[in-house]
Amino acid sequence: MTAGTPILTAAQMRDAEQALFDAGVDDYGLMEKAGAAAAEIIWRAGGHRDTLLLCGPGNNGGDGFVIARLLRGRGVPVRVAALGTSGTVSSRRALAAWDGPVEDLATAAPATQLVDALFGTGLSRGLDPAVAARLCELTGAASRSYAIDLPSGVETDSGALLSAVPHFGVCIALGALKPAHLLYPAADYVARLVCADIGIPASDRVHRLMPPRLRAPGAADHKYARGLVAVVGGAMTGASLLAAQAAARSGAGMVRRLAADGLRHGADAIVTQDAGTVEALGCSLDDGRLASVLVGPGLGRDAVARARLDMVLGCGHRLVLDADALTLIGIEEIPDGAILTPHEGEFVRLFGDLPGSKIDRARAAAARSGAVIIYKGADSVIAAPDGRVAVASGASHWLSTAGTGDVLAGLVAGRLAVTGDAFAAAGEAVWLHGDAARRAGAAFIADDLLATLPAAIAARL
Ligand SMILES: NC(=O)C1=CN([C@@H]2O[C@H](COP(=O)(O)OP(=O)(O)OC[C@H]3O[C@@H](n4cnc5c(N)ncnc54)[C@H](O)[C@@H]3O)[C@@H](O)[C@H]2O)[C@@H](O)CC1
Ligand SMILES: [K+]
Repeated sequence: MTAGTPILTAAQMRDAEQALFDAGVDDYGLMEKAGAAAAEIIWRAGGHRDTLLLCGPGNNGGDGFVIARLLRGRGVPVRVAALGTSGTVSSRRALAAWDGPVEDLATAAPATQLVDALFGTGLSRGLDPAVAARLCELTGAASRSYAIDLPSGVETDSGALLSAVPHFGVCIALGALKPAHLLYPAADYVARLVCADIGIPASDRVHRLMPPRLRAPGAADHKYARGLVAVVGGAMTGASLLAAQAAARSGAGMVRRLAADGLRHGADAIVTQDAGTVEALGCSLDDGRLASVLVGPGLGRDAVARARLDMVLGCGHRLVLDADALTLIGIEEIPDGAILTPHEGEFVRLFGDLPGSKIDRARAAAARSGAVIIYKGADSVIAAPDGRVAVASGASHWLSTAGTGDVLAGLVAGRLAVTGDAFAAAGEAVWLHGDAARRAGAAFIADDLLATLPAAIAARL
């Protein structure tokens, strides 16, 4: 999987900064660098628009004083309103270098541009209600708004809102993304996210999901070389049909639907095998050419479904477990190397109420189960047992409709058959699913994603 922008927690960010300082980087120099990067972004977008900087008592506020000074140096009419007394060495230095007046946050008048440098990664509790209300009021009154590093009031590591947070036009993340930039609810409060490079070394563990690079078939490829997928059917035909059709459009070479009902619907390219009995299912799975097997969509939850799941769990192929399979299975039964696609309810049922952020929970579940976890939602977190994590955020909210999970599961199985790499396949599938939804526009149904998938794939070749 292509590595995207790194995501660091508040503590990891402090460690990374400390490592730079230990290596001889100047503390205040880093603040100047961060402030300069943010000022450049604001200047390019806003030019000479009048600007109000809100500066807090810590280093986030210090960034704000640097930004104010640099914008004013370019002729921007800038005012500064401060909250509390600058308490860090660097922020005091940044304040001293600002040679304009400092207004009271409680009485400052609004401006066309609002820059929130109240709190960043050091926020430890919600803002005082009067301060949060002032932030919302001044941000709402501005036609352009910027959050420096983070919107003040969001919890860096979890994306929770600790107090009322206004909607910002742009958030300028400093040095690395933080979980709150991608996790909900915080992610909903920023329309556009940019990350300014200030020389923080990249971590190789947790990233934002990047657009994948896919490979087109070569001259020597044939349907089995490109990956044979089996989709196990069950009580509800539609779900396995959707999944099979998505797998067939994932780049895999061939898809078989191992149907419980013997009915042949869907694309003619999909082979329907009559696997209504557990024995027949076993025979169908007894094929060394199978590169992946998907079970769960439309499987059912009764004893028959359980028997079909048992047969799949014992088949020895690479597995994708979705939907009903996630309700039927226990953690100890999950085969190493499988891919699981739980939404919130399925995740909690399977792994319990794990502590920490969605990233922490996904990572713990992957380590515990030995499987790649796609913890689905408006923010989807993909975690591997070795600790790698990719976070996809900003998926179309129109995806919250019946059957889109079946399409995703089919895509995951398809990409797993193509690549044989569970973590990469999970990332590719989540990306393609999101892009297919973007292309489908508004009010689509899950079937419509099947039509937009080929274009989503073509865009990544
Ligand atoms: N260390 C550095 O030189 C750099 C720091 N950077 C900036 O520094 C920020 C982190 O700075 P800090 O660690 O100083 O933290 P913050 O500036 O986010 O704020 C911490 C201060 O606010 C207080 N506080 C926390 N929650 C509060 C609340 N609800 N109400 C009132 N006071 C509250 C804390 O006790 C502390 O004094 C980053 O987000 C980033 O903007 C960047 O400029 C990169 C360089
Ligand atoms: K801020």
